Amino acid sequence: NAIDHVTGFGKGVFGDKKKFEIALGDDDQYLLFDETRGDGVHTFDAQNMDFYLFHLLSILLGYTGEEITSGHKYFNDPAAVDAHVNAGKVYDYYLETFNRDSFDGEGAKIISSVHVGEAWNNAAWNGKLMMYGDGDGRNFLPLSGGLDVIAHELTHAVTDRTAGLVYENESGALNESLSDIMGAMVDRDDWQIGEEIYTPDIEGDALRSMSDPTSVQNAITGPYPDHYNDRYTGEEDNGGVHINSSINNKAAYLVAEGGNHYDVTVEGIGREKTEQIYYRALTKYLTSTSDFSMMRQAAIQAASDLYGENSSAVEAVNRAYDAVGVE
Ligand SMILES: Cc1cccc(C(=O)O)c1OC(=O)C1CC1
Ligand SMILES: [Ca+2]
Ligand SMILES: [Zn+2]
Repeated sequence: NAIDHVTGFGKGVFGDKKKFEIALGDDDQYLLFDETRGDGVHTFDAQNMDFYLFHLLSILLGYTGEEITSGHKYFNDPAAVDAHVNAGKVYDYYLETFNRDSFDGEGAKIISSVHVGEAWNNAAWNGKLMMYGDGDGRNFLPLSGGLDVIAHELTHAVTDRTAGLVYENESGALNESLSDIMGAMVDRDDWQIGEEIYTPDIEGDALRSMSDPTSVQNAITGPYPDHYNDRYTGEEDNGGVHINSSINNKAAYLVAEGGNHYDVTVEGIGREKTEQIYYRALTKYLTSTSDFSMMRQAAIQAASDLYGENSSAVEAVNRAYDAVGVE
């Protein structure tokens, strides 16, 4: 029912003024529908419905939450404004960097639902749409305020449509790591994940760190590992998908930035080549049951395809996986 697109205005989670694409609905109300990207970037309000009920209604009935309308072009829902603007940025990143049109490569509509649950400290891609909690104000601010969070969630959708990495144990840790890698590539000025919306009262911390995983404590097992020998082998967190992801995150960081890690020196090749290597590995070589060793082979093959088998890129990939102890 969106018949045109116009420019909307609003403030994000951090009070920053933003302009974005909206559409005129059929009852002279404006909608948070961006009709300029693929088949649309549409943002809805779950109105604090219980997150599990919302998830079920979304999966079973295609429920998205309620349309967010405004009688004028100003929208005063910061979490919705950021979900909308950041989803557009991630759409643009995938199109401009990899020539991928939305998460399915064919312009699939990107649906975001904000205000899911009560003070829900989570964000998720549920197979159909992106769900964002408002956070409890202490552990998290509204999660759509983090650009790397949106890129992380939308990359879960890309992974589901490509490698399909099973969300447990090593394949699950790779699923998580690819989402963190693309999150850090879109939110390009740091190698931290979730830093903008995590623990507002604590400066400088993050949900996860790719540059130094051990600098952040995780709730389950303590420090995140930065070497394969320190991987988590328990049952929690689907076999540590948010824990062991840090091993591959460190490798990707070393490929891009270089460094010396456990006495292995890596010459970095920069973010531009690194994002191309991991995208190609994800979309051409990884499969649903790929493990860390197969991740190393996929990255070597991708780097070789793109930059030559004797390139500094292939050398950097080999050294980075040596450094984190992945054969
Ligand atoms: C906050 C949160 C909790 C549980 C799962 C995820 C998940 O999407 O895996 C999650 O979101 C993130 O990790 C994004 C990157 C900050
Ligand atoms: Ca970040
Ligand atoms: Zn994730």
